Amino acid sequence: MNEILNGIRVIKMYAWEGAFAQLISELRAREIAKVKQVAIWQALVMGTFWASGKLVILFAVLCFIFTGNELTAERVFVAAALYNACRLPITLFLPFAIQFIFEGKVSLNRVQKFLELEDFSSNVEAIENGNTNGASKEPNKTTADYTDDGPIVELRNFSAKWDGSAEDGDVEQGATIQNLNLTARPGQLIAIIGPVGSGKSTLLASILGETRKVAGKLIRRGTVAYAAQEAWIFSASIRQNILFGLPHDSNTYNKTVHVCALRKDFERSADGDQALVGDRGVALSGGQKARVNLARAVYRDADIYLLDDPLSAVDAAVGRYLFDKCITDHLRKKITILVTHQLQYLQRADRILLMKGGKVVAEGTYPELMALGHTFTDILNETEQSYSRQLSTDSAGRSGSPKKILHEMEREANSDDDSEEDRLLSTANDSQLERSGASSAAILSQSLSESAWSLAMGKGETVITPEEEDRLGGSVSWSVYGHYLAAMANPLCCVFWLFGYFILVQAVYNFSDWWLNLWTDAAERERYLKKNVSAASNETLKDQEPIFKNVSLDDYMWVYIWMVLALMV
Ligand SMILES: Nc1ncnc2c1ncn2[C@@H]1O[C@H](COP(=O)(O)OP(=O)(O)OP(=O)(O)O)[C@@H](O)[C@H]1O
Repeated sequence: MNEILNGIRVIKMYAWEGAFAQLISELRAREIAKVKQVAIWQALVMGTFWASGKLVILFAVLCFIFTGNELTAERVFVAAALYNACRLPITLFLPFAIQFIFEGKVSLNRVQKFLELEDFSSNVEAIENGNTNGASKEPNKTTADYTDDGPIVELRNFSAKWDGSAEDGDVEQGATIQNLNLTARPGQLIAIIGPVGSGKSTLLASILGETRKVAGKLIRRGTVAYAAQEAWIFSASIRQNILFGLPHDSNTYNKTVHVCALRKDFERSADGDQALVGDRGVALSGGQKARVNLARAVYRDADIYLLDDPLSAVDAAVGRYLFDKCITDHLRKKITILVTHQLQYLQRADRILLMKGGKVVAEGTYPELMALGHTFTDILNETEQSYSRQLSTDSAGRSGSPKKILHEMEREANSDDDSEEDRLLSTANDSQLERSGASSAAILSQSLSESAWSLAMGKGETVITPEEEDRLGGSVSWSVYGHYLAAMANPLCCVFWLFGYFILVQAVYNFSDWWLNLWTDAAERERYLKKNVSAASNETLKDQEPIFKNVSLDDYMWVYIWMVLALMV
């Protein structure tokens, strides 16, 4: 529902209503055509089912007569009873079975397609406990490469792409990241920066084994936790979103909540971390989603952390808290590879990779990069500008001037690093406004959405937990049927035709049985007359006068045929 509302908001914002209405009308017309087709086929199956009893008897009786046999009531009704017994399996179950077989086949094909997807993880030489997976097959591999037992991420002249097949040496043909070299060991914080689309996320995806290797080597040892750029949550409590299937360990959990600046939110909430989020729960702001997303990765206590721009969705004060408490303190012994657009944190990274067009254009510590002068500031400028263009509101609240960016970095370096969660979060709005002095509207809206959630949690008004959710019980009310009928083209006319049609079909159905009875009586009477035996000598016929005296056997047959055909229609 959230997605739908967000979509509507975007369409309205860009005034795309007309174009989208046309698009949806076309799609709807195509959908209705398909639904109509399915309805016709289903009507045919059901029509055949109801008329089949009569159709089979008609066919059998005709075959019986035209092969020179004589019709008797005994034969006709025994045959009818037998056909009725196998009518259900043949005319209803069999078509449904065929339908289900095809539906099952479609589902199986989808599963098959998924299972047959290429496994890219073989691109990564994941080394567990000193054993190498795939590394031994590498001719250039030296055992010295793997003697160290600690976690490591190492890229050597590594190139990768997202799609298409590629052989080694295919580097120039559209590899998304090209010729990357990187070694990261525990305790190192590697910052990756670069303009939008320069391949930062692709690099992280490659370390995860999600891309296709084109050339080079990627070695990874240790468990991996990944916080995706697009923060996501699923419909469950916040706690379940953070644990993500792992058992609850209160120490680790509390620490995670603290370093990810979620404690304050939980304290203000009536339901704490049990508040339901997702489709059926409370809607989280982008900042809260980002923190839950980060907490999910942090809780896993992995050796390698791949964090894709976790600080951009939160305001500056919270971002700084996350960087201090979580990334540089809590994860200080881990390998942390941080993609970021928050350039003020660069000087605290052990190594910085500047990417552009899928390549690393500069690499080193902060002082080393500063020494590059214009090259460094030019890329910072480009990064900032491309990022500002991408965002409709600049949540970081900085201008595009490289001078300002560097100035901001200086400020971060000189500011007090011992800020606590309470102070940071309670003064988030003020500090943000004071520091940036720009994009105040953007900051305000971000802060408002952040505090709206906290407020809602605090009052316990909009927090929906599974117990509180309302469910209507009982049967569907008459007014619903009323609305349904009213939605028809012409309700009165439709109802009249519908009921009239039901009555007519039932009348024809019963009349056909009665007519068959008359037909067999007439056939028997004629048989007796042909043999010059008085009809009166027959016990069944002696008291009966035929209802239709001048109707021949052929007439009986044709009336019956027309009735069965009418039933089919
Ligand atoms: N899942 C994917 N499948 C196919 N192509 C992708 C995928 N993700 C990214 N790309 C492509 O890879 C190129 C690099 O994108 P990437 O997301 O790595 O850049 P980025 O530097 O992380 O950008 P940003 O700063 O916006 O996060 C782009 O051309 C993009 O279209």
